[in-house]
Amino acid sequence: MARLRVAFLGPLASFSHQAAAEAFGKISASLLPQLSFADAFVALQNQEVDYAVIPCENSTNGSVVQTLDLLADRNDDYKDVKVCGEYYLTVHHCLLVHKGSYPSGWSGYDGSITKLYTHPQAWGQCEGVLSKYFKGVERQDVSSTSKGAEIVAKEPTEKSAAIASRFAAEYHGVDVLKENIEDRADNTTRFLILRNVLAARTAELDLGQPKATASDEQPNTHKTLISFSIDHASPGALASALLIFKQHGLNLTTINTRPSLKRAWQYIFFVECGRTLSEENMDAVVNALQDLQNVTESCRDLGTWKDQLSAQTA
Ligand SMILES: O=C(O)C(=O)C[C@]1(C(=O)O)C=C[C@@H](O)C=C1
Repeated sequence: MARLRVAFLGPLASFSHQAAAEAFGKISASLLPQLSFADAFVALQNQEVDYAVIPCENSTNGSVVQTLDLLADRNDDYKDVKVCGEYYLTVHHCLLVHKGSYPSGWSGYDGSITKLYTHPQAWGQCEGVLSKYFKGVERQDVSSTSKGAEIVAKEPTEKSAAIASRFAAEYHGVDVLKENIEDRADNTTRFLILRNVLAARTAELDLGQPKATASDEQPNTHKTLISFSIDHASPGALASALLIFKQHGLNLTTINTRPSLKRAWQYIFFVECGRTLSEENMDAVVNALQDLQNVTESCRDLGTWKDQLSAQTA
């Protein structure tokens, strides 16, 4: 079989690269950097890649709304893309500066940095250091943390810094001025592993797809992501939709919303639910979706995959 192709947000040395390398570490896969999350979705829908590894949530800063907007798929651009796995990456951020620009390091730092670069998700993970030492300093969003490090590497005269990983510092040849600048030591980003459901070869790889466990095996906990929209004018429409999850033994774990972009103040709901797989509940998701069709305007199964947190504690 030809090598599997895995898309991630580039350039090389982004956190997404790290997550893709670790998640597919045991498999011989080609890791392919993309300019944006949208480019990764397009490549996956067009079957130019087999998988995409995309951040969806951070333990400090919450949901990655760009990813939710792509999963919302308002124009049916990514109708064959589904979640088939997840990967948790501990994220340690560093403050990176042009090589040699601060020879005495953080202890001799004189407050002269005038511009900071990073991915929008990273600001909210480092607010403590930013508000203490970089109050009023211009912040520029860039396409990834690694892109920020690349810019700083190319700007010899600017007093700029990037927030990115140590791995990015080594890759782009910049200095680490201060490390572990994240607010919480347990700062973790959850990545979704996406596949194109029409690509037969991705169905063969076991990333934790649902199957009944033999009686001597540890029971598997699986997560499912479902999106739906409702008639907001109908009292109880949301309550009726959520009740269906309970009726099918699907334990709600998170609910996210994004604007429907059809009418103001109307939403697409993303519900994640879990179940411990058994022969009896193998069809729970199919049945729940059937019932959801009666109480929602639209609903979509965005995939089922093995819960990696419960797999660690089992
Ligand atoms: O910018 C990167 O390096 C990414 O891979 C993106 C991303 C994200 O969007 O959450 C990944 C992990 C960190 O939370 C910060 C940024």
